[in-house]
Amino acid sequence: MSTVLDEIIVGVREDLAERRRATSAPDIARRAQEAPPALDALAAFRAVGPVKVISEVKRRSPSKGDLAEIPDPAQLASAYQRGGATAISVLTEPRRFGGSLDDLDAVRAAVSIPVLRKDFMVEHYQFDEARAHGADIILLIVAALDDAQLRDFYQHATELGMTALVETHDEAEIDRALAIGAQLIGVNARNLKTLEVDRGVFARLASQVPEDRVRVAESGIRGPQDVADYVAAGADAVLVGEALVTGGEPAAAVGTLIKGIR
Ligand SMILES: O=C(O)c1ccccc1NCC(=O)[C@H](O)[C@H](O)COP(=O)(O)O
Repeated sequence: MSTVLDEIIVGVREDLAERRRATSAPDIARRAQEAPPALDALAAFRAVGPVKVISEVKRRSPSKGDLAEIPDPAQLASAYQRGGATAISVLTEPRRFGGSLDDLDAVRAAVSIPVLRKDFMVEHYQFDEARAHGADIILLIVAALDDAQLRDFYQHATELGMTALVETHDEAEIDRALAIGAQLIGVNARNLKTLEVDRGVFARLASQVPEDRVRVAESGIRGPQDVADYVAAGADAVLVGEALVTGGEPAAAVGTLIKGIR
């Protein structure tokens, strides 16, 4: 039986085939090489200081439907940066999340901090595309990739100068992330096959990730108490979407998560 993740990837592949007809693979690879160098995201996450927040530009989702209109993603991302975000996550998948590469361009132009292209990466083309559009970080979802793809994509992202956020959801996926040498490891509270959210997953898995890696707790964060709980369980960074796009003034919302004001 196909899962939510499988269904998303069917659409991702269809859209990708269309973009490839408009811009050839050699062309996008050339544009990736010509782009200004990627920012050092790992250095940003490893800097001394409070918990790092990756703030997401998220219009809608398979689990929650419409979340926010976001007519001006550049303005939202600038506010996130003002509020103290360490990086901006831009969902570029159009069908289920209402995102686009135009959003990535707009955010890249608006902020000076690392930008994550958050999408479902299944072909080299998307990595070149991410770099060509200014991404510094890309997402590798372990559940969506076999070991050969994981290793190959990790290497390709690294060769392009980008940092891979390697996303896991269980013990076996952490082992697979560690086997490719992942430095930035996400633990998603959301099971992408069923959409169930279990904030306890991070606390269960965190000790399996060596302390020299950057541990990112992803999804389901409702406010400062959840961030504090994740930090207590070993998180260096959190990735937050819904709570920020629905939480009122975005700069203040990010600041509240970092400072723990209730
Ligand atoms: O958000 C979803 O419903 C979703 C469903 C299937 C695949 C991915 C999905 N979300 C992508 C994300 O990783 C989240 O947007 C991100 O972690 C932030 O989550 P949240 O703070 O819960 O909005």
